[in-house]
Amino acid sequence: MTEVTDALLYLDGVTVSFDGFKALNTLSFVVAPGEMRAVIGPNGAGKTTMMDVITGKTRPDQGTALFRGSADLTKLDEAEIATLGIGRKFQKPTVFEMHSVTDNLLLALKGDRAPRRVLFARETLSERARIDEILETVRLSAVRRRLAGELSHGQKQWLEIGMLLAQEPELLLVDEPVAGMTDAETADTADLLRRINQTRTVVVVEHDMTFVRALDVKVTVLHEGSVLAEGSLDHVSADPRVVEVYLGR
Ligand SMILES: Nc1ncnc2c1ncn2[C@@H]1O[C@H](COP(=O)(O)OP(=O)(O)OP(=O)(O)O)[C@@H](O)[C@H]1O
Repeated sequence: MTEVTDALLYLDGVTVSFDGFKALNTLSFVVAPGEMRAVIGPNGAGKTTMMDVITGKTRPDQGTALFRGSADLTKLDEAEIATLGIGRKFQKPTVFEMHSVTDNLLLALKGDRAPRRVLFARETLSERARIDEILETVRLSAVRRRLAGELSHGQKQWLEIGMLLAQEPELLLVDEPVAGMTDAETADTADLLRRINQTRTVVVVEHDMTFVRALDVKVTVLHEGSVLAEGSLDHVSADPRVVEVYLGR
């Protein structure tokens, strides 16, 4: 199929209704290859529903959703979309608490959720090199042998981001990564996403404005299932409609 857009992610006219209520209402959202985009908006604005459409969890009633200009996300299932190169990190970390940091990454590399089978086989040299690289990226090298259950909340979130990186996604969707983090962890997470963004495209949903400012990227404000404003954080913050529905609250 020929590419109809240069965008990595292209949503246009996407509508999702739940019993007549439009969680997304003719939403347009376009992300260029290599971009990092922050998505903000009040509770119920449709942020999660948008992520669900991108990952194939929710089917839109109407609209276009393309990845790399040709893959129709409305026709693929969640596993196919993950294989295409879209990875998602949910808000709550779901690491294997009883396994070490390294073993969690090994499990993610193998793409196998059966710890006994994977860990019995141990890792190959190339897997070990890749694990070292990911540990470096997510700054967990010093705690690599610790059980994941012993990590701080922030470290668990970084481990889970590392597990996502193991799958080599071209596009990472990250849902409220800094909720519950300390200020220092929040600043480190902004640095981490900026490092990741050097080689991958990132869409991050977050309510924490200090974090969004630290990312220093284009911001999309969702409201009632549509884009209310888009641009730099300073630009959208100066928009009276954004202040009224979100920032002023
Ligand atoms: N499965 C569902 N059935 C019915 N209504 C739903 C369903 N999923 C979402 N909604 C509604 O759709 C609207 C958008 O929800 P969504 O979770 O996408 O918003 P959000 O921007 O992610 O909010 P939050 O910041 O609270 O996570 C909400 O009013 C929600 O109640």
